[in-house]
This record gives sequence, C-alpha cells and structure tokens, in this order.
Amino acid sequence: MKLELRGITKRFGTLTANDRISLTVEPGEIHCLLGENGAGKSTLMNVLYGLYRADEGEIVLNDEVQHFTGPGDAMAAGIGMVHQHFMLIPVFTVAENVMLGNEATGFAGSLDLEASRQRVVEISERFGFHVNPDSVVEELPVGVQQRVEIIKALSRDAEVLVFDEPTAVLTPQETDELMGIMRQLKEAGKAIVFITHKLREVREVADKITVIRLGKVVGEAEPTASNKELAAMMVGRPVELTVRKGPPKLGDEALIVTDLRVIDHLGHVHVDDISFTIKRGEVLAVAGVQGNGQTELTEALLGLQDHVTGSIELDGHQLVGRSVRQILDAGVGFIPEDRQTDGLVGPMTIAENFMLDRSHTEPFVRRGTLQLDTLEKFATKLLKQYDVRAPGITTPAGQLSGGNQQKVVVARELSRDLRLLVAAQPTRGVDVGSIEFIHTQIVATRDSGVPVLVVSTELDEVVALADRIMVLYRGHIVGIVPPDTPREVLGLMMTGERPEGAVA
Ligand SMILES: Nc1ncnc2c1ncn2[C@@H]1O[C@H](COP(=O)(O)OP(=O)(O)OP(=O)(O)O)[C@@H](O)[C@H]1O
Repeated sequence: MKLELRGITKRFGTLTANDRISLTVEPGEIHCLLGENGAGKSTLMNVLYGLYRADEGEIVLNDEVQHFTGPGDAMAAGIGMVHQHFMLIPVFTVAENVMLGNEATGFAGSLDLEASRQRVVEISERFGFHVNPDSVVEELPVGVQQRVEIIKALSRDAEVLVFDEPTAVLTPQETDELMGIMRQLKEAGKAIVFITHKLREVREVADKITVIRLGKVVGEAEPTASNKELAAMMVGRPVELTVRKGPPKLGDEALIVTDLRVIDHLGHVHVDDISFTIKRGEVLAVAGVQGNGQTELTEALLGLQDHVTGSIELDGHQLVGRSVRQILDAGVGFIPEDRQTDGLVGPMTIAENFMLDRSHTEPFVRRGTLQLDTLEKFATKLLKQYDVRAPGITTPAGQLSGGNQQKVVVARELSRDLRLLVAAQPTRGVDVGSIEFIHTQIVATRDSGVPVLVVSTELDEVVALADRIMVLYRGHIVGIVPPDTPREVLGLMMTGERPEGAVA
C-alpha cells in the first residue's frame, strides 16, 4: 500500500510541531525519518496513527484520502505501529495479547483464542520470528516482545508499518535481527517508516531518507551519504562525531567497591563478587549485553536495591545500608536508564524537574521559602545550555520529545555538586548533535576531578568515554581492560570469555 502525507501541519498552542510536511512511502520501501530531538517525527507518526488530528493536510492511502478519528480507524485502514514502550499485557500469553488487540478493532476471529494461536504460528513461520503463541509475554526477552508487537500489527493485515526508535531498547544482536525482519517485511511489500537516531542503522536498511528539522522537511538524502553528511543535515551545522578527550588526570581512589553482591526478593543473584575502584578524574565504563547485572549494579550504588552485601565506599564513607536520599545528598549524580519511570515526573514543569532532589536545599530554598527568582534563572540557563527544545521552563516535562526529556535529566544531574557520577545509557534516544554535547559534559565532569561510572550497551559510547572498560557477564566481571582493546576482544568478553592479560 502506498502512503502519502500531504502538507501535514500540527500545532500545540503556539508551537508548530509539524509544518506542511509531505512524504511518500511506496510499498516495498523502507523510508527513514531522520531529525534532531523535537524535530516533530513522533508527532507526525501520531497524526498518521490517528492519535492526533492534523490542523491541516491529508493522509492518503492508495490514492484515497483518509479521515481518522482514532487509532482504531488507522489500524482498520492498514496502519500498524510498533511503539518503543510496548503496549502488551505482561501476564498474558502472546496469543492472548494478539487476540485482545484484534478484539479492540472488532476484527473477524476476535476472542477466538485458537484462531489467534494459529495466526501467531502462521505469521511467525512466514517471517521466521520464532515466537511461541503460548509464551507469557513478561518472560520473553525485549527483542521477542517487540516481535509480538509486530505480529499484532500483521495479524490485523497492516500494510504500512511504523517503527518509532525500535532499537533504543535492543541489544546489538537483537538490533541485527530486527534489521533482518524489516528487510523481510519490505520484501513482502509492506511500506515501512523507520525512525532512528543511529546512522549506522539508517545506512544499513534505508531505501529513502527524509530529514526534518524544526517541524519542516529540509530534504532527502541518499543511503550512501556519510554519517557526517547525515548528521549535518539533521542538526543544521557540522557535527563532531568523536569525543575530544585528553589523558586523565588521576587522583586518589574515590570509589572502592568490594565483594558486591545483589540479590532480588526471590533470591536470584544479579551481581556477584564484584570489586573495582574508580579514581578521581577517571571514567570507568561498563560494557555488556543488557541484562548482565548492569542495572542492579547502578541501582545498588544509589541505594535502590534492598538486598546488597559487600562494601561501597565513597570518599571513605560506606554507602551500603544508606537511603537513596542520603546517597544523593552525599553527592552522587544518577542518570537512570529509564528516564520515564525513574528520571522525571511528567506532569511537573521542566523547572520543577530540574530541582527535584534539591527542593529542600539552598539556594532554591532560603529560610523555608522557595526562591522562585533563583529557580527561574537556573532553569532558563540549563534549558539553553543543554539545548532542550521546549516552549519554556514551565512546560510539563511529559510534553517534551523523548530526547529532550533525556536532556532534562542529564542537565539536572550534571549541574549538581558531584562526588560521583553514575550514568546509565546517558544518550539513549538523543540525537547526534546532543550526543556530542552530553559526551563533552561527561568528559568535563571527569576533568573536574569527579569519578565517573558510565554504563552503556553501545560499544561506541563505551569506547569513546572510557579510561578503563569493565565488562560484565551474568553479574560477574569478565575483565577490566584499556579503552584501546580491540572491539573483537570486547565482543568476545561480552559473551563471557576472558582474554589473556585482562585484569579480573
Ligand atoms: N502533547 C504535546 N503537547 C505539547 N507539545 C508537544 C506535545 N507532543 C509533542 N510536543 C512538542 O512538539 C515538538 C515535536 O516533538 P516530537 O515528539 O514529535 O519530536 P521527535 O522528533 O519525535 O523527537 P525525539 O527524537 O526527541 O523523539 C517538541 O517541541 C515537543 O515538545
């Protein structure tokens, strides 16, 4: 099915998020939509999916103008959306989830579990998805859950499929698998819209690229364009794609972690036998496939895990057993991997989010009174410095685009007086121009003498920031190696193999 968007305009108050955007996606084409954070990509897709009504413009499918009043209409017309945050019911099986999706749209065969099972098997076999209809969703790896989302869309005969930053939550291997799936869907004649910030992925699968900036189409690019060309087109200026970083000026060992062990309430061990140190002025970057104990390690450092044994000493003070509040007050900055649940309060304004954990301290509160002037100046400065694209500091954080929400969290944490920075996936969902800025800020934090722990599933990010790399596998340290360690060796370590010479 051919999709045309003709002159779509969508305004939020005085902000024009989409400004006369036109786009054509042919059947059997993967069309990448590129643009910096807040450019208007998700808004455009929400218009296409019937979630927002366009102020102007038309959605045309196979030369017929559509009038969607909600996602039900869009689905019935053949549009499927694979969201980054899955819309699945975790305790239900795959077949039950697919059945429920269809019930909502009143498709034939709705509420017939056996029919739904067969449909899952049929689609799964056709596209090589390897999904068992009877698996319970919450027990499946993230990459497979995403395939369930795709099956849901395909079971409703979707001909146009929208993927909005689908790889942000995937491991490198799952990402490769998804690229393969997208190619197969294309071979089957689907029209695909693919939104991503990762230029490697764009060049790997795109047939066509449309770049939007500040709500407008700024041009089309060829898939053969270089990273630098694509980045410059998105951001509107040349972008430095490598981090400038001098040799570290190392101080004393500020963070000393000894024999750390983290178990969950069911007794499963997530982190075991972990000992490492970080010096002042040093970045230790943790590499590993997602789910190998990184989340639990960072949460233990912040006091967010209940069953922790061993020792975490920061500047001579023991952190194990202390509350999150005490740990934050001790000067630990934390960029959590999931900004929506742990990093931000959506209905609160940007300014309020900037002072979330400082609302009881000077200079924002003096003699029990909130200093609105101080807060306003501080928030305005941060907004500008971190290039958060928002109408103003009183905009609710939940209304920001994904990448801009991330920038709010990073700005808040890096602007505190820090004794340790723990940054998990610091640039998730962030555009190339802002990645450059955030990396520069993390390096500046290290150069000011702060020990930094970075956790990232992006090997590029680990290598760019690290003074030393620590590889985790199944909750254990495989080795601690220098940043110039060959990628093949790091890749091997991420599967649990220890090369000769690596310090355990
Ligand atoms: N519900 C809303 N109310 C008000 N403003 C909104 C709303 N949704 C989005 N916006 C604004 O519209 C603009 C475009 O946001 P959008 O989410 O479409 O960007 P994006 O290109 O998808 O960005 P990212 O790459 O960060 O996900 C942003 O300035 C955003 O703050």
